[in-house]
Amino acid sequence: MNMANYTIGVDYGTQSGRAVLVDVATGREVATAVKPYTHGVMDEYLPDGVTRLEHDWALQHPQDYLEVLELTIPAVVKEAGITADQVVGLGIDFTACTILPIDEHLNPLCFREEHQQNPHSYVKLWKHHAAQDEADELNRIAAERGEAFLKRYGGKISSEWMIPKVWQILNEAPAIYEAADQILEATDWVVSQMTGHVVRNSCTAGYKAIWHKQDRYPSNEFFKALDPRLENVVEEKLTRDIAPIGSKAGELTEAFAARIGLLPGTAVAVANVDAHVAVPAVGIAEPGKMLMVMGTSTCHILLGEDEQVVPGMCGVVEDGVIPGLMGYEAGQSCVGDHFEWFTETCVPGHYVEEAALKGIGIHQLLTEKAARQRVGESGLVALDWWNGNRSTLVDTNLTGVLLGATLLTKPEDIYRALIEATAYGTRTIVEAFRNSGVPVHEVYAAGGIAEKNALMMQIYADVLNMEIKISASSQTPALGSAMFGAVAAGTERGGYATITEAAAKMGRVKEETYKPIPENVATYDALFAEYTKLYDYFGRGENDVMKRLKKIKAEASRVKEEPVW
Ligand SMILES: Nc1ncnc2c1ncn2[C@@H]1O[C@H](COP(=O)(O)OP(=O)(O)O)[C@@H](O)[C@H]1O
Ligand SMILES: O=C(CO)[C@H](O)[C@H](O)COP(=O)(O)O
Repeated sequence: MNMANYTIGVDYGTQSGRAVLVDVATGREVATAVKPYTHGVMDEYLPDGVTRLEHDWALQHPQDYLEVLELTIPAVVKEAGITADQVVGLGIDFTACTILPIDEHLNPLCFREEHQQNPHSYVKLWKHHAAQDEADELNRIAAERGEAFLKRYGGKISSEWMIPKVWQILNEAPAIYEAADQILEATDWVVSQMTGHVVRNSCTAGYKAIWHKQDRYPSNEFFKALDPRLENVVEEKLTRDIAPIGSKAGELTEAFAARIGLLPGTAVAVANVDAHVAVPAVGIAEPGKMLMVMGTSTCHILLGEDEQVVPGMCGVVEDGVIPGLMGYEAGQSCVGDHFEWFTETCVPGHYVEEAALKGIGIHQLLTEKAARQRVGESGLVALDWWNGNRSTLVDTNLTGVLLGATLLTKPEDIYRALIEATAYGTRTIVEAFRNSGVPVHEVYAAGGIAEKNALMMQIYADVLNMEIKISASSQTPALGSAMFGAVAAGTERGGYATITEAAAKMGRVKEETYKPIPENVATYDALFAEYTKLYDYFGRGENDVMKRLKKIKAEASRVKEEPVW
């Protein structure tokens, strides 16, 4: 009889949640299940189909997160043919900063009828960018006051993060702010549903909510300077009680265990973030190795020995990824999303027909056509800012650029130019780390794109002039979460004492790697120099044409009447 121990990890992505059931001893993935979110990403309407959302909004429905657990966990246990008592631990990770207001019974405000028409009662997804005004104001005030925390976040706090989003709720929906007993990360809320109490994790607190292991939160005077109503925001809506990742949040309650077919008392790990949790899953537990988690967006996670100031990075958090080390994060807020936009908006019908005839997807068709080109052949260079720039400019007002198009430009040329633009964006990030004294010796990739698009990975190897190792798992963050589940279970239940031990036993990469091709490297060096000129021209200094266009767009879309011709 199979009496091995198993652990389950659940990764909450932008469009779906995925569970993986893993053998604790070997890291072997035994079963996986995926559940796309019923409500998807709400960026135009609330679930009533009538209440319109403004530009730059991106919401989710928390009910979808519970459905993920209810459907995927029984599915993986069934597929694996094991019994519930063999599951010793459970861990989850989430896109972040993805936040929601809840009441004193841990119920999201959007579950309550009186708040259902109010967009601020729902989950604000990481890519909700409508708190940019609050972020700009926060950055201005913090710089004026010489707040020390700014340098740990590359000089700017992003509109994607906790405090700008909380402030937006207060500004636009004071009644929701008032009604909220807590405003917390979705990753912590889901754990609270499983264990019956809220435990806030140090990863989202550190990277997204301006919390620091030594300095803690910024002072109440700082929050008061933002807005007198925010003076006690930490005590009133957040908490000073932060639990380190790698520890146990609690155990499955009887009621929740029954909902997902596991046993009450199963260990639940302190929640984590999708990119950070993936690091031990590829076996990284030491400095100098950068992991790119490539999906809708890309997150770059790098371990370092000391705290350095890196302009435009997302953050550096002690113990933020692996206890005992500094975890650096940088990111690109639009990677797969560029390609999705392109395939849905710009690809002619005959390409779609060709893909259908060949029995392949549109991404694959475009990739095959783009792979036939020599480097530089299209004459195109793009700026990868279709969803703003996270690193190194930290500005969601920046927008995309495609330069060099002619009447002969083909869809695959643009598709390839967008891939290359994201690779240049990553090189800009790697150079920012190196120039700031944080070494990058090795590059690893995980996530949907690392798995699906070989051309893209080769382009990255050529642009970076570095070998790229690929995660052996197709569900790397979920595997990482499962590993944290095994650590929460502890050695007495057949798990591990530390995440470093779990990484050594359970994490791995594929044997095959992507190596740079010297002639491509040389041409890409020249193209990267052009990209950098455009990057600086549109992204730094006095040129704010993109911001002006966005303002004109926002004003035009506020007018309700039909256009007059
Ligand atoms: N073959 C492909 N090449 C490049 N991008 C792809 C390909 N297939 C899907 N994508 C993009 O990858 C993204 C989904 O990535 P994935 O890692 O699966 O999900 P998530 O970001 O939710 O974690 C989508 O934006 C999609 O457009
Ligand atoms: O900022 C993040 C992590 O710090 C987000 O979780 C991430 O950018 C969204 O992830 P994905 O592209 O996989 O949906």
